[in-house]
Amino acid sequence: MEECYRVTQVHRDRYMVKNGTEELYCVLTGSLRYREEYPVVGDYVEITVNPYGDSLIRSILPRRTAFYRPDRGGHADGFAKNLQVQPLVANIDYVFIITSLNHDFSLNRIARYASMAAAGGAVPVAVLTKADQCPDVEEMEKKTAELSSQLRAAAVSAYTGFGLERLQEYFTPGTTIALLGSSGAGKSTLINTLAGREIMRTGGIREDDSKGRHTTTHREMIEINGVFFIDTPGLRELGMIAAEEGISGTFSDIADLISQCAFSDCTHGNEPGCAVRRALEDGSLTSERWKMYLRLERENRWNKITKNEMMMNMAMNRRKMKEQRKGR
Ligand SMILES: Nc1nc2c(ncn2[C@@H]2O[C@H](COP(=O)(O)OP(=O)(O)OP(=O)(O)O)[C@@H](O)[C@H]2O)c(=O)[nH]1
Ligand SMILES: [Zn+2]
Repeated sequence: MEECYRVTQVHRDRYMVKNGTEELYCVLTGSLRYREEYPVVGDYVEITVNPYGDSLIRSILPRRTAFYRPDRGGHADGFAKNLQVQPLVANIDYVFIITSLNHDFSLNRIARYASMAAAGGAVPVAVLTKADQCPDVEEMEKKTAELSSQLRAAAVSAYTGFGLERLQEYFTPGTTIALLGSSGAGKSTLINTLAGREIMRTGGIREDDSKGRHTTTHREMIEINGVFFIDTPGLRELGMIAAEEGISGTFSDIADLISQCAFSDCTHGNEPGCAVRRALEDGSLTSERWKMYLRLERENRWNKITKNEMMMNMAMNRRKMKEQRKGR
C-alpha cells in the first residue's frame, strides 16, 4: 500500500514520517540511496508501509520551496556544487528569523537570513522578540522592515503578549514555518506561548553575554493547531554565511545598479559610467544601504577564505598526525 507522508525527523539513516496522527520509522529504497536523493524535514514522501518493521520511502515528491545550506564556496569545486544545492528543510511557507531586541540584535544577520530564505522561495519574517526589553521597539521594527521589500517584521514579547496577535496571519492550518535564530533568542518560549503549553524546554540565559544555552529538546517538526513549525539542528547550526545569490536577492536594487555599470569589473571607485556612484550621488541609493551591502559581501568572501584555510589546516593536521604515528 502506497501513501503520502511527511518527514518529521531525520536520523543517520532512518526517517520519522507522519500522516495525521500516525507516525512511522522508514528507511530509503536502494534506488534513492543510489541516486543520493535524501529526504529532509518537511519533505513529502511516498512510502510502502511495513506493519512488521521499518517502512520504505520510495520517492520524494517535488519540493515547493526549500531552505538551502549556505554557499560553501572555497571547497573543491565538485564538493561545493553539491553543498550549494543541498536543502536543509523543504516545503516551508515562511522562515521566522527570530532575533531578540536586546544587544544581540543584528540587522546584518537578519538581512543574511532573509536573503537565504528568499533564495529558497519562502517568505522571510523577522520576529523581533523580547520587545519588553527594548525602549524603541517601533524604530527597530521599522529599520528591520526597511532592509528589504521581501522582508516582513513584527516585534513581540512572549512575556507581556505584546504583538503576538500580529503573528496570527501566518498561522492558517497547513502552513509550514521554519524557525531560525541564535540560541537564547526566544524560539522555544515563543512556541510554548503560542501552543499554550510547554512543547520545547526553555533555558536560562547567561547574564554576561545574553547568549542562551542550547536547551531546546530535539523535536524537529511540531504541529500546533494545524500549523507546522520546523526547528532542526541543521538550521540551528547555520553559520552566518549567506548565499551570494540570496544577497543579490535582498539587494536586488544594488544588483541592478551594478549590472548597469559601464565596466563589468567596475569597482565602483573612480571608473567612468559607474551606476552605483551615480545613484549614491543623486540619493536614490543611501550610503547606509550601500555600506551594508559591502559589509555583507565582504563577510561572505571572508567566510570563504577562512573555510578554505580551515580545510588546508585540517589536511595539514592529518598529515602531521600520520607522521607522528609513523614516528612512534
Ligand atoms: N524579557 C523577555 N525574555 C524572554 C522572552 N522570551 C524568552 N525570554 C527569555 O530568553 C531566554 C531564552 O529563551 P528560549 O526560548 O529558551 O530561547 P531559544 O531560542 O529557544 O534558545 P535555545 O533553545 O538555546 O536555542 C529565557 O530565559 C527566556 O525566559 C520575552 O519575550 N521577554
Ligand atoms: Zn560601478
